[in-house]
Amino acid sequence: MAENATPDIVYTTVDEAPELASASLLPIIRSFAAAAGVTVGTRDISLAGRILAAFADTLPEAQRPSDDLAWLGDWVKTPEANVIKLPNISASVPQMVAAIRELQAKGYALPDYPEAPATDAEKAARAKYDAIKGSAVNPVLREGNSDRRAAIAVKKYAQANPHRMGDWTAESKTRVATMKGGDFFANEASATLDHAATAKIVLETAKGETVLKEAVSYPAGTVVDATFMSAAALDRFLEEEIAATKAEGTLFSLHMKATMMKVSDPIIFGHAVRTWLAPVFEKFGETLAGLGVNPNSGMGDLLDRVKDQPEIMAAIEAVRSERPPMYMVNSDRGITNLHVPSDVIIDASMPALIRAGGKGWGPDGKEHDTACVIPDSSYAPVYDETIRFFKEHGKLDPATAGTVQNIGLMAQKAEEYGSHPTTFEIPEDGTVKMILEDGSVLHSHEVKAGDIWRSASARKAPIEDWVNLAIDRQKAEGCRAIFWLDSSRAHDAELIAYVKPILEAKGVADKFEIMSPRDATRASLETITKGENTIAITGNVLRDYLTDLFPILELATSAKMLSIVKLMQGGGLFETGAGGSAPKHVQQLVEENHLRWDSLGEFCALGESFKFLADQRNNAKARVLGEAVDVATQGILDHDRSPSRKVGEPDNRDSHYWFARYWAEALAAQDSDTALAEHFAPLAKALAEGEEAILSELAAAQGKPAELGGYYRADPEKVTAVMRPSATLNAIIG
Ligand SMILES: NC(=O)C1=CN([C@@H]2O[C@H](COP(=O)(O)OP(=O)(O)OC[C@H]3O[C@@H](n4cnc5c(N)ncnc54)[C@H](OP(=O)(O)O)[C@@H]3O)[C@@H](O)[C@H]2O)C=CC1
Ligand SMILES: O=C(O)CCC(=O)C(=O)O
Ligand SMILES: [Mg+2]
Repeated sequence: MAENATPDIVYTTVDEAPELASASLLPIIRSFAAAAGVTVGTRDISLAGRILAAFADTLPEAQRPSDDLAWLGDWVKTPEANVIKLPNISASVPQMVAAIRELQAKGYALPDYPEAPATDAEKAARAKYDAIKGSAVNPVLREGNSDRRAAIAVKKYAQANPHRMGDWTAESKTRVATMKGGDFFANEASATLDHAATAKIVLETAKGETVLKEAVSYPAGTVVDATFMSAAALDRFLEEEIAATKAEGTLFSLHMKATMMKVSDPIIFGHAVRTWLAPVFEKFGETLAGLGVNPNSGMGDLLDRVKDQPEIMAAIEAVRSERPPMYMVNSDRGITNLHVPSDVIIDASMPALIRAGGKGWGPDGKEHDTACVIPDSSYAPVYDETIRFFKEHGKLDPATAGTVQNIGLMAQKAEEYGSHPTTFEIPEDGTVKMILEDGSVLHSHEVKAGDIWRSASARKAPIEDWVNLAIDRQKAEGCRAIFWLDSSRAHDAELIAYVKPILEAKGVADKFEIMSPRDATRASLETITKGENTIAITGNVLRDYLTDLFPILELATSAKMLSIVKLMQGGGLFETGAGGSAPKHVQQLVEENHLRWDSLGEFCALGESFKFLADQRNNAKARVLGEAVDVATQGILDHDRSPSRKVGEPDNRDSHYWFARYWAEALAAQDSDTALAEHFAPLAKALAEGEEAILSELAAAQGKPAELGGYYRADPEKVTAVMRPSATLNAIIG
């Protein structure tokens, strides 16, 4: 919940593993920062916090939270903003339902999630929940473009301590399957507006005109796209790929992003569930509908609703014996690829599979070659080319590989990730038109019922800022720099028309290449295989995909990335890592009180945030803190103090002890601020002297189940007890 005064730095309250880590790390950060007069506040962007904020008006005073996301959304548009943003849940419907149930059980009178809203009250509740669904935080906070890279120390550490990677062979049957037509890529139209405009989106059918969206406003210079995915082409493709997978004897897997593409991709996911279970839907369609089955929510929800219907369960079993084996999210728990839409997130799932040498987990708990079905072909070539490259050359060697950094166009809901309010599942055959206020038709598509039509846009100021950021980064790095833009794709052609003149005007056109995603993938892999570095300058979706793909290949995880968002109004947003909230880590903590979450991303973000504060407010003490954080982070790497994956070995809490110690030692050792040095000298000494006691108290906590008092809204006292089990350390930190 929001504190009143605006702090110097906001550290976000989130969900799952990173939030558990915060219970241990944040007290250390606050205590150290306070010594330098720097305040670190919190704002709650957790799923539970956002749900409560949305229904604040209906909750009694004592339960009423502030709307912290709205507050942050305003703050990031000011030059004062300085936010350390940890990953939060981008909720699928099943996660949302679980969070609502937990909050209801905790005494919050929230309405149920209305699956099929009928009354006005249900429709209003559904609209509020839908606004929270999916990736609802990042687009609000990201008022700037993205700069993600491995800090030099992190990259050097990865080269000196290369992670294990599965072998790739030319014989691997793993492949990417993507649509050859009828998809978003094939149907895309794009135009740059030479004046500010307002567009109405309508569907014209035999019966007349339906307004899908009344008025969308665009400033001059906006690149406006429109496209659609043909439902018939999608279903045909899915059927063919299920059959092809069966013939090849590989695992069937679907990869998309239902969280960020929260309107279009759950529908695509639903098509896959329906196609997979086609015989069941044909025979029991009405019963399933009566039971409230919505394929978009996944097989897990479906199975839950039909578990007492033996006939349907038998039909599902019969289908399973006919189908190829499915790629599993968790084979121990029987969670398949099609269980929950949010479980398979392409940015994490494809790199993990590629890192494993093209292997996915099958229902038998063993690794197998896998058919990777990525319906839309806009970005599938990146994974296809990566797989082809490794089949030809063998796996990447992280000991010698260079690095791929990313500069991503992201600000102001750029591109597909901002398209949700203008995405529609078409109710009837007809023509979708985007009509400007002067009556001219900007884009027009013939569509059929069930097609998924969407419009995305990218504004001029963010595009120019992105190109300039790329110029700055290339100058700083002096390495190869490639704009991943396909001149044959409608949207990319409009962006190229922005990029080229800026590069020429600045006299740096010779420093940059422009290549299609497929060619850029190959060029980048060739570059890093030679031990050299390159910058991938991409749109928003590829920003997301590549900042997991390359870090996972180079460093084993994207959690260690530096992720800076230079806010366009002058503030700073420091994201921690490039990964998510690692639900599996919470499971492990609850079962055996071991948290394998690595806070290196938090350490990197913290150092940047303090140094930014120093520049922004001319605060010399903040600089001393920030530089000492960097020394501590280096210490964590040099001495191998990152968490282990195994119970009984040092975990997240141990790494925080070491971080505090190295940080205190660095502050005590520096000579630019003697008051700080004097303050931290006894603290460093106490931490060193307490080492044995602290480590044994931390070790003693592990090995038995941990009680958190909740999942989406854990009990803060219980979490503190679990995450701060060392009385000795707690006494020193205060
Ligand atoms: N910026 C944001 O807010 C983001 C949020 N998300 C959200 O996070 C949730 C989970 O997403 P998911 O796709 O499972 O991806 P995650 O990145 O959470 O997890 C994938 C795997 O990556 C590894 N991992 C990630 N972070 C760390 C870390 N700090 N330390 C050690 N290992 C790490 C873990 O591997 P292992 O299990 O092998 O230890 C983990 O299981 C979803 O709700 C998603 O929407 C996702 C991406 C970004
Ligand atoms: O907002 C989200 O759901 C995920 C964000 C993400 O994966 C990223 O930015 O890398
Ligand atoms: Mg991502």
